[in-house]
Amino acid sequence: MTATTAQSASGPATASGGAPASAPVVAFDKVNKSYGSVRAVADLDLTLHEGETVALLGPNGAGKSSTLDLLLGLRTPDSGAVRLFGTSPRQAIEGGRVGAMLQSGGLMEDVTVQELVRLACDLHPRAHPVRQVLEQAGITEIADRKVNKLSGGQEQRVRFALATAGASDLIVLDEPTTGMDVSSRQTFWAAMRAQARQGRTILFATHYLEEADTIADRVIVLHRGRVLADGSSAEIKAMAGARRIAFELDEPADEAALRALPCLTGIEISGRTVRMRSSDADATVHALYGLGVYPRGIEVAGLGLEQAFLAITDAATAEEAGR
Ligand SMILES: Nc1ncnc2c1ncn2[C@@H]1O[C@H](COP(=O)(O)OP(=O)(O)OP(=O)(O)O)[C@@H](O)[C@H]1O
Repeated sequence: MTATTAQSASGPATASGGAPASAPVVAFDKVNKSYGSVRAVADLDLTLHEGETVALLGPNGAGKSSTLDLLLGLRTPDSGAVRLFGTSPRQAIEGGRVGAMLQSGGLMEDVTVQELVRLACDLHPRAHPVRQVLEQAGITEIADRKVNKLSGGQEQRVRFALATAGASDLIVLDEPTTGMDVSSRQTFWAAMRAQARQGRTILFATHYLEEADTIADRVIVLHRGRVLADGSSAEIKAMAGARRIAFELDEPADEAALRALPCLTGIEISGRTVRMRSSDADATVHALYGLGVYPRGIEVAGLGLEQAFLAITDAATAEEAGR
């Protein structure tokens, strides 16, 4: 990464504003961004490679949108450098290498869907035919409708069409499925998968953890502008280093004894039903039997991505509070 960053600092290496083929798709090098006293992005290092589908997760205010804005050159870092394909975000965008779908960003209102998509195609150096863009985004049927008459979910599809108007190498999506119903979401992700199969790099911020789990081959968890975890969904679950234990007791639980079990990182007792989170399920279950109780239907399982996400971000919050 250091080599390509140094190389690209001297400017575009090809006529199209490109850079050496070896440059990472995205490279954040110690990037900082604050708004007044709020540090939105803190010493962020991030490298994305060609063909990856990456989910950006994080609680509200973690810095996801700020990171995407910096990536797209919509905001300037206070310090550090952002490079796309070894060039500046602006060069990459002007070269048609990036398609983006942002959270808000008003759409032109007094035009039809088709007119708006045609405009995006006209502006893209490597545009697809308008009909194909409409079709891929599932908006052929509403092509003649005025943009200001669309529902929230339809607007999102139009934004998706604008992001995929041409053969961009990187597609950036900020919470793309917000406002979409279940079937629109499925259609949307099917279209996104088709883009990924064509070798495009996809980066999307989301609050829907099941989307990250099923769509992304890499998950990055942000917290207070820093990367807390970075790996495959399975690796993130393992990183949380915890297992779920659930069982029923014959008699109402002795809460104090259960809460004192070793390696517990969380416990929920509801009558005779007990659910726990443990950093060492073997040790916890062994000690549980030592209490002389008879747990029925005992289940030990790994955490889902959502629970792993909560475990990781809760632990970071607790650590910060304890400092
Ligand atoms: N224009 C701004 N002015 C002041 N503070 C801002 C601005 N934009 C973002 N922030 C603050 O920066 C931090 C990061 O915000 P950001 O929108 O990047 O987070 P996010 O992870 O996208 O959040 P969400 O999931 O809620 O969309 C938050 O504390 C937010 O309040």
